[in-house]
Amino acid sequence: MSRAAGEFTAQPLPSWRRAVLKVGSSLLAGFADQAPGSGLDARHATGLARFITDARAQGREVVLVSSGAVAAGRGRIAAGGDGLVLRQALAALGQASLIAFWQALSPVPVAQVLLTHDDLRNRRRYLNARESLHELLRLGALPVINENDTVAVDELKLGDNDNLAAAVASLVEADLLLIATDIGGLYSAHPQRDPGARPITFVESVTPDLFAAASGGAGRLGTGGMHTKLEAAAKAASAGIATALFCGRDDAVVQALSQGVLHGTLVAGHGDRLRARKQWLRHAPASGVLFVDEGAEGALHRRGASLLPGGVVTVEGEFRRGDVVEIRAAGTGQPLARGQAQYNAGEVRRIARHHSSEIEALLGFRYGESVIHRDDLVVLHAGSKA
Ligand SMILES: Nc1ncnc2c1ncn2[C@@H]1O[C@H](COP(=O)(O)OP(=O)(O)O)[C@@H](O)[C@H]1O
Ligand SMILES: N[C@@H](CCC(=O)OP(=O)(O)O)C(=O)O
Repeated sequence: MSRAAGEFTAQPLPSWRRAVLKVGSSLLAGFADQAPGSGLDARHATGLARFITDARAQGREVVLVSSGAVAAGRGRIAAGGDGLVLRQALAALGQASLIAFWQALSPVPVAQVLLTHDDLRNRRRYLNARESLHELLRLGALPVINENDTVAVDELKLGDNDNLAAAVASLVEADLLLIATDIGGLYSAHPQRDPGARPITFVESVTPDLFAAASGGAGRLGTGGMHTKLEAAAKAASAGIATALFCGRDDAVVQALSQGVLHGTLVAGHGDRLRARKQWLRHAPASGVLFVDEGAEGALHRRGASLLPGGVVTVEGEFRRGDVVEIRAAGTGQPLARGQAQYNAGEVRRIARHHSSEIEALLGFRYGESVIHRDDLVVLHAGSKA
């Protein structure tokens, strides 16, 4: 039995400036009337691509996380079965078609980004991915992300694109995670198996009984069903990001999103995104200490400025780019702030006391003008613990 998106009453979509939109295989392939072996089908993707274009026209940014490589691969080569290695091969066969598919629907250049769990766990690669994505957005491109299926197995794998989308939402500091799927939203039980299943329009926090309701498994093409969508929503929520689950097969639902109206399930974010990140910075273990002069101390405290190399007097410990470090006053040793270093300890030693314009000459490269960017920094006020 099919359940209509109309069961989900309209509610305002939280205001957003940057969103991650996740589109599942169920929206791109596997329709009953689709020609066998035809790969991807644009019937629903067209509306989703229009939503992205409308959002851009409204001055917003969208990062797309798209499944469908395996389905596209099946359209290119006749292969039965569903083993892991076969799926990896099919993903490799289909990935280029998947990108070409989105490019055909997008007025702006699309950029392929393939990620694994390992890339996001490794701080240096995490920062590199973050910077590349920010640069792509700045250039006006549409990043289209998928898991790098050919290399990702077991512990390397995020496992499903719902969880990948949540990780990407944190990575690019999105305000909203949009998950388009083939059903109206979250139901209190498996909607195709339990006629008594009720639509759930708002979730304040993701609880174990919600996971139990969503444990019924995925559709024919999908990987994780509602369970992984809830996992993703819970991860996004803990980073302060709200998640909207909606039916990407319903054109009216997709169009309403552009008007700021959601017919689907909204999972609230906990607190605000920036607060969640600053909270993390406050408590993450520090790998080193930067002692700074009074000029830098004043700039951090009065203006919430970035920490520039000129203000760094000495460096204690060994840390890598992306590690959390403590900032202390060189004179008194008092903890002033904590943040994620843009350069490793050896590099900071070399650029300390120098003007930002000299970084490139000193190191032969440059990640940015600051040692710690103000977005990656939390100032500790007198009396707060380091
Ligand atoms: N409680 C639930 N509410 C909504 N859908 C559920 C629930 N439990 C299981 N599902 C299944 O999850 C499917 C969506 O997940 P999935 O097939 O993985 O799609 P996608 O390809 O979009 O990721 C639905 O079509 C439905 O069959
Ligand atoms: N990386 C795989 C998709 C894995 C996945 O999570 O699929 P889905 O549940 O449809 O979002 C592919 O591109 O086919």
